[in-house]
Amino acid sequence: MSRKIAVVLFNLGGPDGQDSVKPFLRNLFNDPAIIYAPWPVRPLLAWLISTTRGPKAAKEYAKMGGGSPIVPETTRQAEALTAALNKALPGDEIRCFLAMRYWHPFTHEAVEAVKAWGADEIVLLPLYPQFSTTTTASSLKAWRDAGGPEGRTICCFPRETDFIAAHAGLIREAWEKAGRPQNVRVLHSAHGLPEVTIQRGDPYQWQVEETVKAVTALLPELSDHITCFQSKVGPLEWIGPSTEETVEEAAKEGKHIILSPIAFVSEHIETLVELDEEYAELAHEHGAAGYARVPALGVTPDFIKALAGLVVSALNGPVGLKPPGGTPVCPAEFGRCPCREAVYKSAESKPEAA
Ligand SMILES: C=CC1=C(C)c2cc3[nH]c(cc4nc(cc5[nH]c(cc1n2)c(C)c5CCC(=O)O)C(CCC(=O)O)=C4C)c(C)c3C=C
Ligand SMILES: [Fe+2]
Ligand SMILES: [Fe+2]
Repeated sequence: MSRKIAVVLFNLGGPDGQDSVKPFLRNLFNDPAIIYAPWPVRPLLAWLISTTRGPKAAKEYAKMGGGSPIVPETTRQAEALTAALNKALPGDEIRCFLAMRYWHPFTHEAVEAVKAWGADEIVLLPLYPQFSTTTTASSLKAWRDAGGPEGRTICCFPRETDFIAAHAGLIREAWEKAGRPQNVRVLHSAHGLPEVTIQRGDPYQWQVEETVKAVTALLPELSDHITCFQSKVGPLEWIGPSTEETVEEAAKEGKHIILSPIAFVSEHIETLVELDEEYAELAHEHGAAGYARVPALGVTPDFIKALAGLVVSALNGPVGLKPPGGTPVCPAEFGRCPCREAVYKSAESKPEAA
């Protein structure tokens, strides 16, 4: 019998014009997953930060036509994924819905749309390959808080085979396009996080390293590599090394830099402004032999294949949170990752270490 399958794609969202930069930032900094301060300190801080940061951020969004390309990019991914799922699941009716965390289409709008459509099956697919409490968990909480029905939920996919092949393929293409230089260092740049978030058991940094290990294993000619973290915000200590210092160091060594955004699945302000403008300039200033930025995954066929595979495998598994392959991804010290929790729940026993 034909099923109506809703696939909900979660992402951060971004301002759709100059007027929405400040309210977007206010929503972001008012998220308790981002700023741990209690009410009413957090909303006050969110107002203060969005007011002071707004004008500079608006100028950067103006360079991209006024707003963020994240929704158009995610829409293209949704179309490509729908086409792939139509092939993989003939006879079923597939529809992808966008659920953005801090701007339209908001997660609560997606909940209404999915309910109105009357889906038989729901797959929740956060477009964050590496789980973080600040992204994946925050999005899934927004879904639940808005009355979103429980679905088959994909926790994270930091080592998924086609996802890894997509990254490796794009890095190799960038290297070939640059004329296959020899003196290369690959910089895998991920969005950073405050140290305190990791200390509380967030597995994001560990999962980013797992992705880098798997990608590097497919690129033996490009073994000189490093993982670094970008986009620091605020006065707290963030995990490092920073992408900025890593670019500078590689440039001073006269390296040909290949910079790959390893935790972003689409282009947006952090790739188009920070990586393409600020760090490209830094690399040239400090004498890099070259600087090539690897495109974000977008609709790269291997990436869409990865997403389709995750959806199909989630549909074959139990309702609830599902780590890829049904086995936990993270070691026990990362207690904030629900992939462990999900498996133990389904086994109806919890080992002491979890
Ligand atoms: C892996 C993905 C991301 C993590 C982890 C993450 C954590 C995180 N982000 C901020 C603050 C900002 N992020 C901003 C933009 C932004 N962040 C991500 C992804 C992750 N963030 C994306 C995809 C985007 C782009 C959105 C778009 O416009 O399309 C911004 C806004 C831009 C700016 O003013 O710099 C802020 C602010 C924190 C504090 C944080 C973890 C605590
Ligand atoms: Fe961010
Ligand atoms: Fe996990």
